[in-house]
Amino acid sequence: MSSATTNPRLHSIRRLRRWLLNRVFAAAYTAVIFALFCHHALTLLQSTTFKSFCITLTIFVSDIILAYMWSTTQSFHMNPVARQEYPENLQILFDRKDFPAMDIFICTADPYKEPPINVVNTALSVMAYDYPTEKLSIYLSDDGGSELTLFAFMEAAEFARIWLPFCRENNIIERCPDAYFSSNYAQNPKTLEIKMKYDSMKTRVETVVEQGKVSDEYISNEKQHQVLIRYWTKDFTRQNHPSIIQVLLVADHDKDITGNSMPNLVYVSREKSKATPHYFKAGALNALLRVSSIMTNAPIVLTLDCDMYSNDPSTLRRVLCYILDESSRPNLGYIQIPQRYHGLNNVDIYASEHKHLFLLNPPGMDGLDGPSYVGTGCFFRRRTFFGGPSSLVEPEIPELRPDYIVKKPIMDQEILNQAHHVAGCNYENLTSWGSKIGFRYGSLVEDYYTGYRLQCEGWKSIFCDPNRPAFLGDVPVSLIDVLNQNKRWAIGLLEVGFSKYSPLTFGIQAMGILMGQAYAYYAFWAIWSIPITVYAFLPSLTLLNGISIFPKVSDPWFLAYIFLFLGAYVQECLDFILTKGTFQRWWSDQRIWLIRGLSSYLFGFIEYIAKQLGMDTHGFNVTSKVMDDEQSKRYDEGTFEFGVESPMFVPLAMAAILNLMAFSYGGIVQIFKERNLDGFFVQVFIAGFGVLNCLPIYEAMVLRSDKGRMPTRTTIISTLFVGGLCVVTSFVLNM
Ligand SMILES: O=c1ccn([C@@H]2O[C@H](COP(=O)(O)OP(=O)(O)O[C@H]3O[C@H](CO)[C@@H](O)[C@H](O)[C@H]3O)[C@@H](O)[C@H]2O)c(=O)[nH]1
Ligand SMILES: [Mn+2]
Repeated sequence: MSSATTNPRLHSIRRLRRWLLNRVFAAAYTAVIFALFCHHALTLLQSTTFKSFCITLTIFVSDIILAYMWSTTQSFHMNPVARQEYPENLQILFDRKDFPAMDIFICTADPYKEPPINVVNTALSVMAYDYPTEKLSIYLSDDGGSELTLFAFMEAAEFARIWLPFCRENNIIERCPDAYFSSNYAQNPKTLEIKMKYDSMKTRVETVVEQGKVSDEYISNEKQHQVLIRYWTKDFTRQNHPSIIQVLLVADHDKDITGNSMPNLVYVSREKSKATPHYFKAGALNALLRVSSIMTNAPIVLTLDCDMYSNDPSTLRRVLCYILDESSRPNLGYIQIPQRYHGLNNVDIYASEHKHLFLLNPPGMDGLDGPSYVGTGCFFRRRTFFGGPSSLVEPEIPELRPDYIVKKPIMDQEILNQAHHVAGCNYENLTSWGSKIGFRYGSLVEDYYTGYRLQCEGWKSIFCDPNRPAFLGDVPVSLIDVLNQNKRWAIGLLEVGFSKYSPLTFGIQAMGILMGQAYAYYAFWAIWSIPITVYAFLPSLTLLNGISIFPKVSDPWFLAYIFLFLGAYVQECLDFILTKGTFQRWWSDQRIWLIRGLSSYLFGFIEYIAKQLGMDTHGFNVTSKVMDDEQSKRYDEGTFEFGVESPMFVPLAMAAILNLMAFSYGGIVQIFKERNLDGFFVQVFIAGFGVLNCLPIYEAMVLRSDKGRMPTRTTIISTLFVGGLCVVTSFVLNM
């Protein structure tokens, strides 16, 4: 090969221009924060009554938390970078036969929350990657242990034989059948024939799911029949069943209708027993790591959630630009592609895009040691799971070593036996799986935790964000699903934040202050709930009682508040809009942050404490990917979905009612009667800002009559609570 300088490049990196401005701004902001803290401290010392002491202290503590959380976000602003890949240059430098093999893992856990036909669509989309098929193996992990899912995959294996050549011959971009047939596709006899076959498969799968079992008329051959009766016996439950491994397609053996090789397709449902912890998705992925080691042991592993279908057939070649170039990043452990979603409504009411998490923060981390792992769309080197770059942790059996070369065909009885063995629920007893090997246990956010631990071990990562989204997933369409998902994350993150591996201590030591802070930003998400709750209630309650708690407009400290508030909001807003965002979506994003502060983060915090005290809490509640028609219609219109009763709605409704009272009544009294806007401006402003954010809540409480409105009982309970709170505070404050 000629020298590196004359070779066409495979990728490039550049620093985003905003870095310098970010640093200057951070310095100014820090100075004002410290000034404000001095002011708070002085006020605290000078407070004349116990009451004013308590109020100042509460605000001081809230501001310390806000300031700390702000400081953690600075890691994302110091050195943001953008990368670009040039997959078109691959063929100049490499032969397709030099491409590495890839094992693709897809996880599913519940056929009723994650419809098998959608899982099948995801699988078909990745089986059809533009990549040497014989080098691809798709492993499906079914934690639901469902015959419905296995049946769907048996059907998919057959449909794939016509779908894959069809995509290849016609250069189709949308290789997820459902996405393709919902797009503006060319209607000709060939496509119509394929659509008919797809629809017939879809109907069969959906009918079987509706019936809840695979009845005989749907079983097309004796082999299927044997498999289904062998495993799904009377005693079979999803928490208690033997391991099931079904090889549905074999690369060297199965051919598509044009005679080309098919990728391997393997269905795996690991053994489950009520007596053994299964560690949710992390456990499922570890089982897949082992089963795939035994069967194919590809050096590259892609993890995918079942709803994340491939939206671009060239993605594997894109990541090869980094994988095949050793110089791209020394000790490269994984390449993370952001989660993107289809079907978001225009203003993205629940901020499901998670722009900070998936799009804004990763470039910042990429300019340091690399982005965190977000659970799906991530390409790992298999070696990464076995100890740091310079110290291999030996697995129990040589076949699991990342460099082991599989010598037998995938269907060989010995291979199958061993695969069953490593998928056993007691296999991990007394091993390093989950602690030093594989995906890490101990947190409900196994993705964040695993990526974090791998980076602490010295692995680096790359953020790859192609213009055309590489994967597209489903978003929850009801507020309660959004909040529950965020609550699960908040709990899982706290589990890491307060563990012996806390980013604040262990993380900073292992990776330095900026990376440690970046991980701490996530770990302590839930503590946003403290300042948000304080600012949602305290200014309003005191305003109603005629107590001024912030500097007057004429006071120079007022300017400090203005600078801190506007500074943070304007910077956020600019970053958001400059990263392909809109003002409306930014508004939704900051609004949902406040909403989460009063619900997911608050309840996550409480549930975390309960869990530490040994109380039984929920495990990994899988987010539903099924849509009720009415609900999705309301979602598409941009209407908030309350509908169900949940304690999480109570603080939200309370804050809405209280801020409205304070803004209207308190505002009127102070401005027009007492003529004291000067002293109460900040409080009136905060209440007004609260009201503005709560508009959808008022609508849901009084104006709407559809099923998604706020349940009347929640409204009544919240009103009573607000009444009680007002009585108590007016008693305490006027003592
Ligand atoms: O016991 C379980 C629970 C879940 N899953 C799978 O895990 C994936 C993610 O679950 P989902 O309910 O969709 O969770 P989300 O909150 O949407 O997922 C985000 O957060 C998770 C961590 O909480 C990460 O694992 C995901 O990758 C990330 O997208 C799905 O494919 C599930 O089938 C399992 O395989 N086994
Ligand atoms: Mn999901």
